[in-house]
Amino acid sequence: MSGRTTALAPPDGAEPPVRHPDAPAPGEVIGSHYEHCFGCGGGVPHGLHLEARAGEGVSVTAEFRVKEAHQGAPGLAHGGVLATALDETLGSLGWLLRVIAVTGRLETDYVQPVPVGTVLHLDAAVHAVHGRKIYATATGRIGGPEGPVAVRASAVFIEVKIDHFIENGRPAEIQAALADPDQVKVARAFEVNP
Ligand SMILES: CCCCCCCCCC(=O)SCCNC(=O)CCNC(=O)[C@H](O)C(C)(C)COP(=O)(O)OP(=O)(O)OC[C@H]1O[C@@H](n2cnc3c(N)ncnc32)[C@H](O)[C@@H]1OP(=O)(O)O
Repeated sequence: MSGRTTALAPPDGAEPPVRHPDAPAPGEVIGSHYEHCFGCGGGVPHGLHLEARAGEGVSVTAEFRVKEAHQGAPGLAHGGVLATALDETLGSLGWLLRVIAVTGRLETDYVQPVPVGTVLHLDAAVHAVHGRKIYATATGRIGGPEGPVAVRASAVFIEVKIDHFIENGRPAEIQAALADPDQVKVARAFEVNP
C-alpha cells in the first residue's frame, strides 16, 4: 500500500475552487497547451483537436467530433478515446485556476455508445481543492449541450510544477518545447500565482 488518499470525494477540509483573476473570460477559447498533445494539439492528424472554452466560475466547455480514426467497434467511438476527451476537458480547468495539474485518477462511466460523426458536447468543473489535489467532474452529451449524457467522469488532478515535465519528458521533445516561444509563453502563464 502506498498510503495515497486516492478517493474521488474531497476530504474534510477541502476548499471551494477559486477562479484566478487572470483566468480567460467566460466564452473565451482556451488554446492548446501543446501542439503535439493528442487531446488538443493541432499538430496531431488523428488527435481529438478538442477546443475548450472558459465557463463561469471554475468550469469549461468543449466540443469533440468523433472521426473514423477514433473507432473501437465498427462505427462507434473507442472508450479510451472518450476517456481522453473527458481527461483533456478536465485538464483545461487548470487554466481557470492558473495551476499546472496532471491526472492522478480518472473514473469514467459510459452511458451510451457514441457513433462516428457525433459531436460530443463536454463540460467540466472543479468542485473542491485540498492542498495539491483538485477534485473535478466532466460530462459528455450528444445531440447538443443539453442532450442526453453519453459519458461522464470524476477525477482527481494533482498540481505539479513545470519541472514535472522537464524531469520526466523525453529530452528531444523537452528541448524542442523549450526552444518554442509559443510553448514558453504557455509555461510562463502558469508561473505567476498570487
Ligand atoms: C501546461 C499544461 C499541461 C496540462 C496537461 C493536461 C493533459 C491532460 C491531463 C493528462 O492526461 S496528464 C497525464 C496523465 N497523468 C500523469 O502522467 C501523472 C502521472 N503521475 C505522477 O506523475 C505522480 O503520481 C503525481 C504527480 C500525480 C503525484 O506524485 P507526487 O509525488 O507529486 O505526489 P504525492 O505522492 O506526494 O501526493 C501528493 C498528494 O496527491 C495525492 N495523490 C497522488 N497521486 C494520486 C492519485 N493517483 N490519485 C489521487 N490522489 C493522488 C496523494 O495522496 C497526496 O495527497 P495528500 O497531500 O492528501 O497526502
